[in-house]
Amino acid sequence: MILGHIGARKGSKGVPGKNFRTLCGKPLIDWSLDQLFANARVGAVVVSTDDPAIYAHAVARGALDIGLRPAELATDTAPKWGVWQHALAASEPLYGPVSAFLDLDCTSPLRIPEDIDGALDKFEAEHPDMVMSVCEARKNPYFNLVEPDATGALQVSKPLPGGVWARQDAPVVYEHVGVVYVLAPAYLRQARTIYEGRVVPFVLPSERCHDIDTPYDFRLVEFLLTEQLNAGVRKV
Ligand SMILES: CC(=O)N[C@H]1[C@H]([C@H](O)[C@H](O)CO)O[C@](O)(C(=O)O)C[C@@H]1O
Repeated sequence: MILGHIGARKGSKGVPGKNFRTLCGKPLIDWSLDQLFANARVGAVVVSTDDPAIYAHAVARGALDIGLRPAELATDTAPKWGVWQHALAASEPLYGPVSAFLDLDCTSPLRIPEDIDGALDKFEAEHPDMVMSVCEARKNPYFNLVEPDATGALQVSKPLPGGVWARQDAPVVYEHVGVVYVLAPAYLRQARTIYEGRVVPFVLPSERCHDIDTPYDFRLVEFLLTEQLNAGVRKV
């Protein structure tokens, strides 16, 4: 059984009330929740939250009743790994053994259903420990990401011998994006951090890879989502 998971913390410093804020006519979380409920491969859905309103909303829609997220996992600095581990451990007694743990980040509402199926297909075909959505990085640390050295002078972040003088010559670097993750339950139970095992990239077009972390991101995603809806790329 594939368990679909969404993590939705109450407090967001960047965009207050973010996960429940209306985006193009429905709460941000519903863009992801609707995709989990609409996917026939997903056997059960669970929402991990410390927000009673989000929790009541999710359970009323059919999400598993695992209780509110423990306070120690609801801080600004709690890694997502522990949240995922808790959600898996709390769900299995209610629903039975899980064959894949599918996470959608509600801050990435530009994903389309094909992105979820593509990540699941890759997981089922290659049996990695984890599939992680990425897009080609918009800036590259071998070429046009720079940082100040001890004297305050700018240097390329990851210099190569001889330098890299054209974007096309720089090694490929990806951005980690929260569009979709698929994890092997055994790996999630036993590892302590994300990258201990074999984590493989699922490469998506950057136009669907914008996480909402700031009010500016919210406006940008609203614009891009409206474009998707108008172009018929998605129905809901
Ligand atoms: C699996 C994981 O590590 N998720 C982390 C994500 C991703 O790094 C980001 O969405 C990728 O773009 O970032 C946060 O939401 C953040 O911005 O504070 C914290 C969260 O724990």
